[in-house]
Amino acid sequence: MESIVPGTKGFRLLDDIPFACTIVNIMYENKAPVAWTIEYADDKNTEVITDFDELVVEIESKQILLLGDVIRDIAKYLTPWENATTCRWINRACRNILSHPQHWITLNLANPPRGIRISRYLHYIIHLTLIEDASVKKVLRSVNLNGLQITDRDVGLLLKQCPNIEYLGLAGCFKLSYDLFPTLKTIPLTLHTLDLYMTPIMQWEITPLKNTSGELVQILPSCLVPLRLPSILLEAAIIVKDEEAYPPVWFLSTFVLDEYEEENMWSNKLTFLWTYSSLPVFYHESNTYAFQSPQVMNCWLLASSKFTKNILQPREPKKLPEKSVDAIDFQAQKVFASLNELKSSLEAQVNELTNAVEAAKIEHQVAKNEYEIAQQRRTDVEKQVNRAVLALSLGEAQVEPPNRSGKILNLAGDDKLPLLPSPAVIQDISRALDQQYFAVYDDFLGHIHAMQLYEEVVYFYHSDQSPFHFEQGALAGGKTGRNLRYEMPSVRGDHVLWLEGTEVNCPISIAATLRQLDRLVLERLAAINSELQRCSLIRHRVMITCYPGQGSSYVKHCDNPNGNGRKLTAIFYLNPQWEEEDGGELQIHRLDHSITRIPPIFDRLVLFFSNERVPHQVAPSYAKRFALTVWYMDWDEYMDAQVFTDQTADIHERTRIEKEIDKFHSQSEP
Ligand SMILES: O=C(O)CCC(=O)C(=O)O
Ligand SMILES: [Fe+2]
Repeated sequence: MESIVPGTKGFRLLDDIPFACTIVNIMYENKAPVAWTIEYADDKNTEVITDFDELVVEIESKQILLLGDVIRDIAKYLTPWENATTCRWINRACRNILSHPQHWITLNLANPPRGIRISRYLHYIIHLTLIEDASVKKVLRSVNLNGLQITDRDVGLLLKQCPNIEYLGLAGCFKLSYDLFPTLKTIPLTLHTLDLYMTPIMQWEITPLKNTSGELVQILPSCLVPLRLPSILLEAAIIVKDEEAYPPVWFLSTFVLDEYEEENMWSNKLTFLWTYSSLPVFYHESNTYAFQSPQVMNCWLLASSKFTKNILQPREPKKLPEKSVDAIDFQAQKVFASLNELKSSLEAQVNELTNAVEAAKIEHQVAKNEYEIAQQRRTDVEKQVNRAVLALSLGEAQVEPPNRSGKILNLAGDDKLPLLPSPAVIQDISRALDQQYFAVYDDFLGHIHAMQLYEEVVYFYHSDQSPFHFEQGALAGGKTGRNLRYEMPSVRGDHVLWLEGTEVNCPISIAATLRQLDRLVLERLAAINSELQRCSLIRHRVMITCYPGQGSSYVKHCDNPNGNGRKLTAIFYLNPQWEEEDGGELQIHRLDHSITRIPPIFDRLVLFFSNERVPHQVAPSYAKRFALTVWYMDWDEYMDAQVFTDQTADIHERTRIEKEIDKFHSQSEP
């Protein structure tokens, strides 16, 4: 205040209106000024002022400071130390502004008295008029509000009103919340650094906060410092400023002090720490933070002065190394790349396996086809083998069908045989077969031949000396004739004798009759009948039957219900004294449901197709009824029936036959 001497120009603020004045006199008491006499410029009135703070002085450079107001208003909120230092800073800063207008002001404010609304306090300071039209808010670049009961709203307000703040220190401002960061994002910031040492912001993102220049705001976090500590726990957060790293590498060092430890021991530790950190350190005690000891206080002062020195120096806006972000990206990219690689390799594996599956499918199909072809070939070969075996057993010289149907053989002895029917009659027979599936031809052998045969047959039947013996006619036998056979006289009442015709003791009349039948059927009929023409016919051995009378019969049936190979049935009757009351007629069931009754009269030949087109039965016979039955087989069908009746088919057939037996039983029971 030495510069304030009589003659100094000044202003007096009355209701915030400055009135220009000049100091005309100063009264001293013990060398301290106690009263000023001033003269107003406009009305030349004089006034004695005893309150130094009311004085507005004009300093050499003609800039005006309201120092008294500043000191008075701020000082009451300051700690003694802050009072001392802060006022000095302001003072110094203001002077700097005067001489170097590009310089900026730092405010370091802390620990206002209780009950003071912080917003009013801030408001006052930042609107403090320093020079004509330059307010604090325009030159305020760095603010320390350490320890103030400041809220997010206050911070927001401050930053909004002071658009040039580059450094904001909020160490120990416990009312701040995690809302601070969303708030900051809504404000245009010039901030370079937000200092949050020891400020318990519980949640915040490391999401970069950018200022209006697009630079990342460096946040010096302390939110991770646990604050709820036992009373003797002392904490320090150490930031090691690594210019290369972002976010700043920082370390938290927590050490618990033994309650009985010498006080200066831990203060030594702190001093040690602070040389690296320049941090304020607070001692936790029932939720208030204060300096604990002179040593700590000294440390604080030391740290503060370092700190202050740092922040008072204008700094180049820090370019945050993007390298670290790159590093994170790089990591992420590495992970992505490895995942992509994995994906590709898995895809490749899937493709490989898919191809393998496809290839296997094709191979499977090829193998299946080959298997089927092989099976077919096996079946064909089997067929050949079986045919050969069968042909052998039948006395056939070859496996192929005996292609002799329709071929006139003119065998030795044929000339001794009876005359065959005329071609016209044979035509009639063929036509009858075509139209009604059966034909009747009488006087087939002629009386003499037929009688010879009859006598032989009767002899066989009655004589004990006969080399051949009749047996009960059997039923079924299935497609092959080898399956389940059974005898049931109520169903089939005849006695039968099977002969090849070539047996040593076989009478000539039988062989002759067979030859005569073959000449008719195989050589003549098969030559002109279109249905027979299509087959390779062979004759089966002969079946001589005798229905013994007493109502013996054969129920309605078909000779070839199942493709057993029988094509044409030929029955030659040998009953010379047949009377109507003897019954025993062959009854053919026609498709129109009518029944043709054919008495079994002597020398009568009946021909009919053996399959389901001609169901027939033998009516009860009351006299002995002899007949000779021959089946002409369709070679192919017969072979197939013999060769290709497999086991399963046999079992089915057997079941069917068993059912048939049951049915016959129920039919024949009275
Ligand atoms: O002798 C008959 O008239 C017919 C016999 C018969 O149908 C047969 O044995 O299958
Ligand atoms: Fe029959």
